[in-house]
Amino acid sequence: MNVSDTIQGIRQEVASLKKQGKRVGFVPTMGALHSGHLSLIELAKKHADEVVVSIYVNPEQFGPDEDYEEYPRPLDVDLEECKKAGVSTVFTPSDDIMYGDEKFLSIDIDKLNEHMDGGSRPGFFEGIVLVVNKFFNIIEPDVAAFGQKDIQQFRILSRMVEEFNHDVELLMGPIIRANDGLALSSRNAYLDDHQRKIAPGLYRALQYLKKQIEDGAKNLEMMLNHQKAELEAKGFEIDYLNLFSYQKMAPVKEPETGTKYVLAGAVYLGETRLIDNIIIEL
Ligand SMILES: Nc1ncnc2c1ncn2[C@@H]1O[C@H](COP(=O)(O)OP(=O)(O)OP(=O)(O)O)[C@@H](O)[C@H]1O
Ligand SMILES: CC(C)(CO)[C@@H](O)C(=O)[O-]
Ligand code: BAL
Repeated sequence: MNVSDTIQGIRQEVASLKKQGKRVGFVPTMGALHSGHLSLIELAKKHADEVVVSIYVNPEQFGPDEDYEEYPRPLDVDLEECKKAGVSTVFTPSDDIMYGDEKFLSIDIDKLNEHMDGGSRPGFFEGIVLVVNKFFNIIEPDVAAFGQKDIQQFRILSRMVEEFNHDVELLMGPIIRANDGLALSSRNAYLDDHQRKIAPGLYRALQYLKKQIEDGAKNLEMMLNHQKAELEAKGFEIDYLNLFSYQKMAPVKEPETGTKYVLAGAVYLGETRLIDNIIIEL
């Protein structure tokens, strides 16, 4: 397995794969790899001959009070996992390589960014669009895989690919969960024993709400408020818990049949922010 920390190095690696007629798949990550990441590598493998993984904790997508400094960076373990998973090349750039000294340009996002994580984390998706745009320009993958867990990220990046004319196909992998239903996340490592035990409560609330919505319950707002109160009573702090349209990533009051929705939540357990969602097609 090749590991490159320069733009020239990764470009050469990818050029040599392409010269051999290989289709290149790309999985961008922030490291601290878990089975969710590995499932995306497997997904990329199904659609490509060789897989490139990036491991980069992108400072541009963290707010000033967020966990950029504490974010786990077990690089040696991650490289071992990539090797075992049959990854061809890992890109591990430094901040200097990615951004240099001075940055003149930034990207604004007009739509899809107002609610959910876009509403709660100002600058978050601008930072993601910036770094993924750079990755796509550097690596020029044929396909790239992202997780449903970050569904708003997937929707915004799909628009980016369309509007910036990137010649890449985006794949969305399902959310990989622990046995008790908790969505795997690198940030789960921050949870203490008690928090970890109650953490699947978010997914349980989403599952309960999904059933109610699919059964045609009319009082969505009341049900959401009830679930929020139950989660709060257990020790969760709610950032949002709502039904959003898949198309607009905006809250919906009365779901209609024949439409795709995302039932999504973001909660805090102590300082740790957890997100999860379920896609609902009525
Ligand atoms: N449980 C999961 N199942 C499938 N894909 C996932 C899962 N968790 C994360 N991913 C995907 O892996 C890619 C890299 O995500 P990232 O490295 O930020 O991992 P993470 O576990 O989501 O970390 P964080 O705790 O920062 O949210 C993203 O496309 C993300 O959606
Ligand atoms: C896509 C990504 C690697 C960009 O930094 C990040 O947002 C993530 O891990 O989902
Ligand atoms: N997986 C999303 C990256 C972040 O929360 O910063």
